[in-house]
Amino acid sequence: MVEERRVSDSRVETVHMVRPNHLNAAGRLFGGILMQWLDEVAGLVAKRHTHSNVITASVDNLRFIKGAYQKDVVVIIGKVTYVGNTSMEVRVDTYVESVDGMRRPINRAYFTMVALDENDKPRKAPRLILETEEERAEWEAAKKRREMRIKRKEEGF
Ligand SMILES: CCCCCCCCCCCCCCCC(=O)SCCNC(=O)CCNC(=O)[C@H](O)C(C)(C)COP(=O)(O)OP(=O)(O)OC[C@H]1O[C@@H](n2cnc3c(N)ncnc32)[C@H](O)[C@@H]1OP(=O)(O)O
Repeated sequence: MVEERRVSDSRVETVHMVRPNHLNAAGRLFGGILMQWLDEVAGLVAKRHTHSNVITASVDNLRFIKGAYQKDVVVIIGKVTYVGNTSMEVRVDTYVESVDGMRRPINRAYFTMVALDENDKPRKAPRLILETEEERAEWEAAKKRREMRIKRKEEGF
């Protein structure tokens, strides 16, 4: 039987409070800390989708839209947008949530995660069931990003 899962089956949402040890010298959330949080979310999404170990192959379109500051509540949401053979694309969106519940986007990133077998070799990832128009649109956009990645890899970037 072909293994397949929905986008909603692996969706991950995490929350962090920005503390003094997360700040850079300019008093903003340090980009490296945020990237660690994003990688953990992307890893967990991919693990939930594949039910296997996973590895980060690449990160692209990592866009810092706005900064975050001490005491900000940072919400990170990750979901699978595309599945290839052994790899999958995970989109990770980051927001700062205010006391009234409004979420302001501060970052978006696309991770390519690879499913691994027990020998740490790439293994086939379960297919993705697309249920909404938004998921189908994401899939089409992700296909274009994948083509660009393959071209970049071939050209040695
Ligand atoms: C929430 C609370 C937190 C709590 C906590 C939770 C924990 C939640 C779990 C965390 C889980 C850990 C998640 C982080 C895990 C790391 O941080 S991993 C550390 C950093 N990453 C690495 O060390 C990876 C090193 N690279 C490699 O091992 C190899 O290059 C790879 C990625 C396995 C690929 O090997 P390869 O020989 O190129 O294999 P190949 O068959 O050619 O490619 C396999 C697939 O990768 C794709 N690919 C290969 N290279 C690239 C590239 N540069 N760009 C894009 N795609 C690529 C190929 O297109 C192919 O895709 P498919 O066509 O099969 O779909």
